[in-house]
Amino acid sequence: MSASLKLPISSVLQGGYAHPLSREWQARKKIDKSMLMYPIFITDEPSARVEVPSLPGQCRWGVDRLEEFLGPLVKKGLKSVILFGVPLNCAKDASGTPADDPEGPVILAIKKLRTLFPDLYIACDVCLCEYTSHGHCGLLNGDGTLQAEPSANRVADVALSYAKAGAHCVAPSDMMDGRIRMIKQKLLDAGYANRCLLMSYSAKFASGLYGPFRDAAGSAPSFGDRKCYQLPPAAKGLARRAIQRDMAEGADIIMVKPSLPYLDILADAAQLAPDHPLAAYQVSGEYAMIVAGARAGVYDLRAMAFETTESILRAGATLVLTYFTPQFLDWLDE
Ligand SMILES: NCC(=O)CCC(=O)O
Ligand SMILES: [Zn+2]
Ligand SMILES: [Zn+2]
Repeated sequence: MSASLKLPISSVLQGGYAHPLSREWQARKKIDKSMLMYPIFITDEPSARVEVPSLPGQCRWGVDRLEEFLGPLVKKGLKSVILFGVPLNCAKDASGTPADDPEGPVILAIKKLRTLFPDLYIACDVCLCEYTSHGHCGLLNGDGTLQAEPSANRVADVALSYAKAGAHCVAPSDMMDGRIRMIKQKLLDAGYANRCLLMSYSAKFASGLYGPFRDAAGSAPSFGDRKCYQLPPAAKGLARRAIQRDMAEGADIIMVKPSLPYLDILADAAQLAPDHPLAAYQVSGEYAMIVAGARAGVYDLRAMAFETTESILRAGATLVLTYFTPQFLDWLDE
């Protein structure tokens, strides 16, 4: 070989990842069980275990079935869950009254889980859409526009009720302006701010990827859409402002949602909020797409679950909300 065809030293990278172990060393962060938060659906039929067709492998569970559902997962190392209420038998109204019903599924589940699994970290999604007659995430005026402050105030009352029931974390997903400040203030006034974490869905985009969730939770809006409160998909600047605002208002964790189409936003959040844990929500439509692609033979399910989750960590997340959590608990032990 002539000397001119020799690679310069700086061109050679492959020696650095030639071995399976040296390939592992190339990750700044590896998936571990403590980073995974499992979204679960709790219905108001105490004995229910109903599969959600659009979310293969996921069910709506009644409070009486939580031990059977989560016991085996806790044994395998499940560290945290985030609860979504699915009220099927309640009277929904314009202000989402059932959201903080003391006998509603979320409050009953918090109490039950705290007793059953004292080491499990319990986060609660906070929103009104599962409980309002119109299916929107806030309170509306007669013409369908949002009532800004009353919405944030109502969401904050619901958050406080979950904190009082024993939630370790409240996570408002409603996207009402000012709700982080209002929740923090109410937690503070009631003496919960020092023991309940506030995780903000700060950059939640008006995405087409929430369909299976709305199917699971029965939370599709009865008219219109959520574009006046969830962020426009192309809005990088707005997302950055929402992240900065929520930090200033007292969020303890910042979230970006969905995950894969918004990895640049996640990377921005990591740069804007270097001192906060950063969560990413791999949402229902992402999960359903990954499962569907694997079923169609496009790729191996496990490999794609790892690839997408590692991408989310690479972009800057330190916490991932994913429906793959139960499978990761097995995969990470293999
Ligand atoms: N607040 C939760 C959602 O809006 C949807 C999540 C999902 O699609 O998994
Ligand atoms: Zn909502
Ligand atoms: Zn939501």
